[in-house]
Amino acid sequence: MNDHIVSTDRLTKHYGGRAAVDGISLGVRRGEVYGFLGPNGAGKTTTLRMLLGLVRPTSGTASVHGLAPGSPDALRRTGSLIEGPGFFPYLSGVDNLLVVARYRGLGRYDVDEALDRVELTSRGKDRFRTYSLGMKQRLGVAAALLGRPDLLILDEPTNGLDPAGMASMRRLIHDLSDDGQTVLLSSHLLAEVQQCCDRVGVVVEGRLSYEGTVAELRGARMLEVRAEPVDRAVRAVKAATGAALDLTEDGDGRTVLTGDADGVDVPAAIRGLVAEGVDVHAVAIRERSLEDVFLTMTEATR
Ligand SMILES: Nc1ncnc2c1ncn2[C@@H]1O[C@H](COP(=O)(O)OP(=O)(O)OP(=O)(O)O)[C@@H](O)[C@H]1O
Repeated sequence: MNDHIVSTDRLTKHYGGRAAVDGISLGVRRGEVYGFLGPNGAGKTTTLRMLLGLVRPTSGTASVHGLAPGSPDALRRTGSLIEGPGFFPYLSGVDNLLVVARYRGLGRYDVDEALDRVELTSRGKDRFRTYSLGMKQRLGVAAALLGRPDLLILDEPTNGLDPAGMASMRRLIHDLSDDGQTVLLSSHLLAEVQQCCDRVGVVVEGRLSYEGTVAELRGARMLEVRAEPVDRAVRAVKAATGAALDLTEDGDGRTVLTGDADGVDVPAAIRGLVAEGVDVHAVAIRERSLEDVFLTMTEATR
């Protein structure tokens, strides 16, 4: 057996004539935080719902813990938070969790442990309606953690949270991951996925357009040179390092020389420019932001 805790093979869901999820094959490895990234309406929630057996695929297959999604054994080993937690506003956090725990054959010990895990113990006796949005969301994660599932599936866990709430949720996910918890989370926020996740799957209009690490997704690093006159700068860099720079324009219409930074001896390039008497304004190595990559990907499908 491979080390995938979740895997799908050409998983597809049609609503009417339209494919909400279109042939997605992905794999979540044991112990990793996997970010399922895509714009609104891309098909993330529908995919997660299929993994929980809440929606039946039109075609393709999925397996969770090597089992059919929605089977009792798969569900017992999976905690989930999909589309916001449903709790009773006038019950305390503890009592709300006890309702869920009893339903799953668990007890007070499990509730206390889960509350502690999400750092809500001190507010456990307060009514749910008095919680901040971030606390409500953390209580949702606590409910998902009841019974210590191997896998957590979280749909947009930071949606609607303020920056402090988001940071606290990210810390929680980090802590869970440090304890070896496998987490599959969806998000439309690149920065979040970049900070939280070991690997990402990017879904655009129902299709998986990328799966791998954030670093791989960003791809090669770029060398940027701002120097004048540009033709002499290009020649000087070529002579000193062998690197061929292209003339591009920045957002303000200024000329920038750019090229692949890998393997380029940058100090040698700078020495070459200076020796040639070129005015050097800036030399930088730029990583493509995840945002650039994401925009390129989503634009490509339009
Ligand atoms: N029950 C349904 N009936 C009909 N269409 C649906 C249903 N559920 C989802 N869809 C459609 O499928 C597409 C994908 O929706 P989905 O909720 O999976 O996307 P998402 O990536 O989770 O987006 P969001 O971040 O907005 O929740 C959308 O066009 C949506 O309108």
